Amino acid sequence: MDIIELQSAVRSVVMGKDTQEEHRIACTRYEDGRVRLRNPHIELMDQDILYHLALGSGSHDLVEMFGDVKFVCMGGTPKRMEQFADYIMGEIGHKLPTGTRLQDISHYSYRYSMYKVGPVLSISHGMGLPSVAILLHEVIKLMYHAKVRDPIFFRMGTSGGIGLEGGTVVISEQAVDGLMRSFYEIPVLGKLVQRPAVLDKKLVRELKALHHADDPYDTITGKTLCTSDFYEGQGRLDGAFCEFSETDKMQFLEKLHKSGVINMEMESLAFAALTHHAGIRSAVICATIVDRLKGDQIQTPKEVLDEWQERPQKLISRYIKKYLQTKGRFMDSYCGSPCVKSPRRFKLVQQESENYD
Ligand SMILES: O=P(O)(O)O[C@H]1O[C@H](CO)[C@@H](O)[C@H]1O
Ligand SMILES: O=c1cc[nH]c(=O)[nH]1
Repeated sequence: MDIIELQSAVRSVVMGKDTQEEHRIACTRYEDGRVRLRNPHIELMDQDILYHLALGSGSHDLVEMFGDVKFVCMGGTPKRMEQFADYIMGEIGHKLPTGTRLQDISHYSYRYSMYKVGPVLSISHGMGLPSVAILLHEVIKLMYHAKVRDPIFFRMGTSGGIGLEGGTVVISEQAVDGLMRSFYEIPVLGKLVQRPAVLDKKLVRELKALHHADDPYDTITGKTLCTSDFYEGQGRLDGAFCEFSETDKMQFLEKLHKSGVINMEMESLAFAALTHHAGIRSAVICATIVDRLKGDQIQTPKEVLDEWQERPQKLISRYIKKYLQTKGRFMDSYCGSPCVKSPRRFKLVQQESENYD
């Protein structure tokens, strides 16, 4: 056992596993909670162009534009994220200046859409791991340039459920790939790099606790399979190609189910891994839109799908409102590290949330 492992073992006994994780996350950031980049090159650059967001550190005052962000919410489609921005605006009582309306800040990238509602950013990430990974690189850099403190990232999505009624809300405890590995693997300079896909356990519990007894659907936690494909990768029989039988498919789904996987989608692995690598707390919340034990095609009417998609948004909105109502104390007392308990930072967090009362 080397010194780092020894320190880690001592910490996990003294602090408990959750607190140890919180400490690690806090220490990845600067002492005042700002996001720190694990890239020595960025600060040597004259300016940093966030190409796919149509923003840049030279062309925009990113601190002025984004310095008050606390929550970054992502989901697949521009429409969903525009609707969420509208919805959260009503929920937190944020007012736009008279005569203005919500603008897609990244409109001229023609890639992603981004809306800002007070402390909330609502951004579309497209489909699949590469799309969400590119966006995360740029949004994490945006957090750094804007000097955002302790942001929390959410993915609000749709997914295929395994043995779950359509419309069930799943909060992911862990993301795994098609080989049941819990890391995001990419080739870098000809070598495979693996980044652990870790989601914040405490955030999972806090979100689960915000389910209301009278919600007409279940909110459950479990493992999420993240694939690189919607068809063969998720064991569907209805793609353009299929070289396995229905029995093979069912065996695969049963095996997943036995190992605790309850839903499948296509972004959670990179979302968990890249936020974790940046020391950012994150959660993935998806509604199931089909029970894969019963079929492959999405046959549910559009209006019903739209209502199901709103369920993760409601849960996240409850979290954001609770956070803001308790003036930042709700979650920001989470770290045992003196760095994030500094009175100065706590005051800043308080001031920040007072702006949204
Ligand atoms: O509903 P969203 O968030 O777009 O995500 C899910 O839907 C897409 C497939 O239809 C994939 O991107 C999958 O992850
Ligand atoms: O089955 C599904 C449904 C939504 N998203 C997926 O990735 N798979």
